[in-house]
Amino acid sequence: MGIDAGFDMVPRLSTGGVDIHNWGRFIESLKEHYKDDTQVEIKPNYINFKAGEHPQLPFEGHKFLHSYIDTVTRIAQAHFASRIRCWHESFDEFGTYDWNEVNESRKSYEQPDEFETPTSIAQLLTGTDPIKELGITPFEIKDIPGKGKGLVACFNISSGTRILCEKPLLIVRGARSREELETFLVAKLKAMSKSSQRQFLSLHTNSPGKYPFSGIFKTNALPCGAGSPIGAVYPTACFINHSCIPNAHNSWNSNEEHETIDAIRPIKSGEEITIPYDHGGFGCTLPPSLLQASDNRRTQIQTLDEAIGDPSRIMSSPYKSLRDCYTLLEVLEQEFDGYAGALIARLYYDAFQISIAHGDQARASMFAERARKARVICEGEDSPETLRVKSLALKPAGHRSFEAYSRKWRTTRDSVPEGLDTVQFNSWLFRQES
Ligand SMILES: C[S@@+](CC[C@H](N)C(=O)[O-])C[C@H]1O[C@@H](n2cnc3c(N)ncnc32)[C@H](O)[C@@H]1O
Repeated sequence: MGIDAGFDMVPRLSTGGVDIHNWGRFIESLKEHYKDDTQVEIKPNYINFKAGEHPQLPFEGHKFLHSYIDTVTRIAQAHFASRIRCWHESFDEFGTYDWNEVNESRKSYEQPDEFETPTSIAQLLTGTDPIKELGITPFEIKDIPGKGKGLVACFNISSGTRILCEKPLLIVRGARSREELETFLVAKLKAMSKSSQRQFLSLHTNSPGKYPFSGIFKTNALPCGAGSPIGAVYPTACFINHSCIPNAHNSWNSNEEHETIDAIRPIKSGEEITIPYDHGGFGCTLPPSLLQASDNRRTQIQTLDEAIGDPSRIMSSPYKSLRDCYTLLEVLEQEFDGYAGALIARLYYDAFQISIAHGDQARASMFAERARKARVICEGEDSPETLRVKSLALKPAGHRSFEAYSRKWRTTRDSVPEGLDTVQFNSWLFRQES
């Protein structure tokens, strides 16, 4: 056959909502990756690689058996983790499925299956929630040694998948003394349904005793927005434990008044789902050999973050501020293995602000677009912050700081250079040549 390597999907992809959603994201990543490559043809129902034996990838994932490209394998691994089984004939490894099956499945790529209309796939790809719509719960609540209960993935979850979306059982606004909080919660609980009361009372408390309800609240409340004094308690999200290297991101959607939990890196079946608590108080449980390097990086992240946020420096030394953004990007990638989630989105938004304050619409638009992509992974298309940065990518001059500090970097939005490779583009974007 002339083909000596590839990967298979084991178990095979199904026609279920989560597999459709995850395969769709994978196909979108490939389209983006190869958008300027004339050897890669986007056909109506599949991608054709005009190399070797013209391997193809169908848009309907359940038809997929094989592909033969290293890069595709790496991108697939980022989306499907342990479900990707690689093989290479020169190492005496062979595909899981026989060639008859492979050829049969390839024939089916041309004709889309009727029950998966392009609209339904498009809907799944634009941020609606297949897990919620199809009633699929990708986790179970289990006992976790040393942590009480926690959420554990029931199957492989790809990065960007919405794991959970929940309305609060109750919300508490503003700071209160312990006594005031207890009185407030007693009144709230009385007004709640029996099942909501039961859900609240079944949550863990670290401080039973004189103020039992505020003990439950303080143990479980998640802030409604980063650093917000408003806190809310949820029936399921409150079972998610903390990690300093989390695999999920929690976000309060103020438009919808619900909390979303999205995977920010591929999560393997059986792995615990974790989020970063704002004021966790939990140290990192890395082995000592890795902990020192991690602590150093976290100190560097904090120092860079403070320097980048300094408005007088953005005004007087914007080149330095942008250089710090680039350094921070590298340190974040290292510390979080390339999955820094919302921290990356925030960093790109900082770079947007630096650029737009000096009138550079071209770079500002690119930074806003990168911020949007990072937000989509952690909060979905529907989050207010995703929508805000999306509109800034389209119209950067609409930001309140447009030319607030100077016009010395003035560019138009359409003056983004073309034909640069990734390194050259980043060098242009972060003004490293200057
Ligand atoms: C919101 S609850 C999380 C669910 C909780 N484990 C349970 O059993 O209901 C927060 C509490 O879980 C425990 N917890 C969360 N993350 C932890 C971690 N990484 N290590 C140990 N305990 C943790 C702590 O007792 C914390 O106050």
